[in-house]
Amino acid sequence: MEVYLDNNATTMVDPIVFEEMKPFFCETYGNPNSLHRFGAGTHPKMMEALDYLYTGINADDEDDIIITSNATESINTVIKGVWVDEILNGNKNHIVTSEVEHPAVTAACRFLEAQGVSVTYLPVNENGVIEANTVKENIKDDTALVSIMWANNETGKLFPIEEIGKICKEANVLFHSDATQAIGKVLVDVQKANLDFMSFSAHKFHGPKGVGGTYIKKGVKLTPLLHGGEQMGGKRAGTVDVASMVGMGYAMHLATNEMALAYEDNHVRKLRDRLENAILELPETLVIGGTENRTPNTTLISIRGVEGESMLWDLNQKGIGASTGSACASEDLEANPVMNAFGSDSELAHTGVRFSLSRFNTQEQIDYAIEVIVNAVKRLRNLSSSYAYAPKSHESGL
Ligand SMILES: Cc1ncc(COP(=O)(O)O)c(CNc2co[nH]c2=O)c1O
Repeated sequence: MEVYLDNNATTMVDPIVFEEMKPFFCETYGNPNSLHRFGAGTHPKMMEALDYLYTGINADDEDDIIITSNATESINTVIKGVWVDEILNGNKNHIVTSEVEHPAVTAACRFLEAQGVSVTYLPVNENGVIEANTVKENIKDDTALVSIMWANNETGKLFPIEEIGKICKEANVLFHSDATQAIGKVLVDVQKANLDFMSFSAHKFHGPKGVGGTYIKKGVKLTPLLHGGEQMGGKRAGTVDVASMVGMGYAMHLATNEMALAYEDNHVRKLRDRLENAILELPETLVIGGTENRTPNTTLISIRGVEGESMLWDLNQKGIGASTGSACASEDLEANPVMNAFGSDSELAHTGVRFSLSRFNTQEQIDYAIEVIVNAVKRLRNLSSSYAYAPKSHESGL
């Protein structure tokens, strides 16, 4: 049996989404900027896709959503655009973000630091969350941007975006959230969150890889990252990948409607809890960041005495796909920065395994995964020279 439990890395394209995309390869294949019928034929479904995107994040009709290639491009567009507008051509020189952002945020910020910008990387609290007051305490007169993720990709922890949005509005500071791991898992409302910018990626909610979006609140200036043709009103040059844009719009429609979010919060959460609770019955295991206030599909579990990479190999041999953290960093065996951010000791930081589920997982799959995981832990702990578990009288030894 094959069981895919790495949906925070990427998801399967929903077959319904794939059907919506197909016509735009060999039938309605014109360039949307061409004036003839072959180009104009793409417009109805592109407009429908935009409608789905606006509805999915509750954007106002006058706001902008530009189509990008992924969340990384969207994030760079915001951070570097604000750098140009508010720092190079303004009187600001400070950005507030967090230690546990995705590398797309932290690497873009480190690039700006190399250009002389001051960046504050806020630590998470003992529950793995950035506190709104900590953001407030670190906003200065020359703060150009606050950028805090909506949900953490490793732990699933949800951050107080609406509170932070109020703080930024009162302080008149631009606010961006990387919502890549939130869309399709929890309700994302850009207006309630007082966001000026938001980034997202279709392949995290059963859309195609290679397409994402940047939300820009009406009236907020943002210098483009890419210059060239007049696509997206000059806000993102380059011919739009029509099939992917249509796919992202439909995936947003399927993932963010009321029934879909209820399914995530019930069915997917129940499967995640079933898997998590079975692993927590093993001695010396713990959920990094705790079990409260998380996306319903994610668990990051430390299994003492079991190297995360060794566990992944065992699981892969049995048809199960999981991860120790972001795929973009998987090759790097350095301790997981998120684990480190929680102040976990170095051994703990190397023993995290992330399981991230989706609406396509079944109870049969989860029960199979539990059996494989428990057996893998027994095998690996027995092999470990450094792990010696002395069971208390009421515990069965492993
Ligand atoms: C919070 C967050 N932001 C941005 C990105 C980048 O998205 P992309 O540009 O579409 O690649 C990711 C991808 N996160 C992961 C990729 O693999 N495992 C992960 O956790 C993410 O989780």
